[in-house]
Amino acid sequence: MALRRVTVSLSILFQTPPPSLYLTHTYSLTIPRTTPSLISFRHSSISASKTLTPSLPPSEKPFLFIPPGVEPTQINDSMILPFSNIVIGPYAGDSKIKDVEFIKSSPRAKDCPKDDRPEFAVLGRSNVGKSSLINSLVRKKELALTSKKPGKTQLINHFLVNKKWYLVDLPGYGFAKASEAAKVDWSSFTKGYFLNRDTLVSVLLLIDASVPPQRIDFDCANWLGRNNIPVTFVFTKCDKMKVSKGKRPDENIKEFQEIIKQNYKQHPPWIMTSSVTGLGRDDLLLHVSQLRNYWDQ
Ligand SMILES: Nc1nc2c(ncn2[C@@H]2O[C@H](COP(=O)(O)OP(=O)(O)OP(=O)(O)O)[C@@H](O)[C@H]2O)c(=O)[nH]1
Ligand SMILES: [Mg+2]
Repeated sequence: MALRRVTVSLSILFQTPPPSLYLTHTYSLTIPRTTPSLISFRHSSISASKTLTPSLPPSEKPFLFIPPGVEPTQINDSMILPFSNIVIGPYAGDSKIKDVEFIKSSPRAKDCPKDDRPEFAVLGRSNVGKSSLINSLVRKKELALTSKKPGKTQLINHFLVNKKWYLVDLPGYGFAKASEAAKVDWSSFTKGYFLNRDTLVSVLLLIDASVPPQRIDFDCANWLGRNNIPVTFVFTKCDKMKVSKGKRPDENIKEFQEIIKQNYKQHPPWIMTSSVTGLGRDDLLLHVSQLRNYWDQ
């Protein structure tokens, strides 16, 4: 059967938590030449575009992440990273990754590298995409081992970036289906690592945007908040667009934010990412650079 493919682009303004963003969704429309009644309509991609709002109304500013050195009254749209609530300030700097090396795997916090370099811990439910995000950030396919099966990462893995700072891959939490051997004792692990790691600049808490918000992620976010551990919400798998079943990533994210708003006085930074398309990669690194440079002072 002869097929003719037509591509249609739609621009949709989603009312995501501020800043409101335009997302361009591309749909491919396939029309069979002989039986036009068998037209198929499929979502094929999502691409980023800058916010089109000329300036943010003051009511939206409380939900932005405003870094040190920025006056709320100075903020304009060009300072906000796309697909995020993150304002970029004067501490943002060179965010290129020139080299990365695996340093060690540690079973407990006290076995972790002992030096003064700042670190960012990648945390989240098992299978959320922690190891994949690390590989995407450092542009190496198999630096951190990934798997479809939950429970792949079992130890605290330190990766040294540009000889200056660490990215830390952690075991996932909350996987009902994993074998006993693959489960981590989270109560002792969390106390040991998160509460005693003086060089921890921020947790990057990964949330799977392709599924509805999960109780266990709120519990984790709230535990970090109660213990004053800085956190950035990194939404993963934003490339997975489900048109026929379930909600879209931006809808799941909005739901997550609404609940988080009730528990945090100041909204933590958040950003949408995909390890498949690279969405948010450079922006997340820029955000990390401003946190790191401020910490380094
Ligand atoms: N579509 C899509 N799939 C992803 C993305 N990130 C990860 N995955 C897939 O999700 C699965 C789990 O990825 P991992 O990176 O191993 O997840 P993890 O959080 O490190 O898992 P544990 O180490 O078991 O806790 C793999 O099959 C990845 O290919 C993404 O951005 N988009
Ligand atoms: Mg992993």
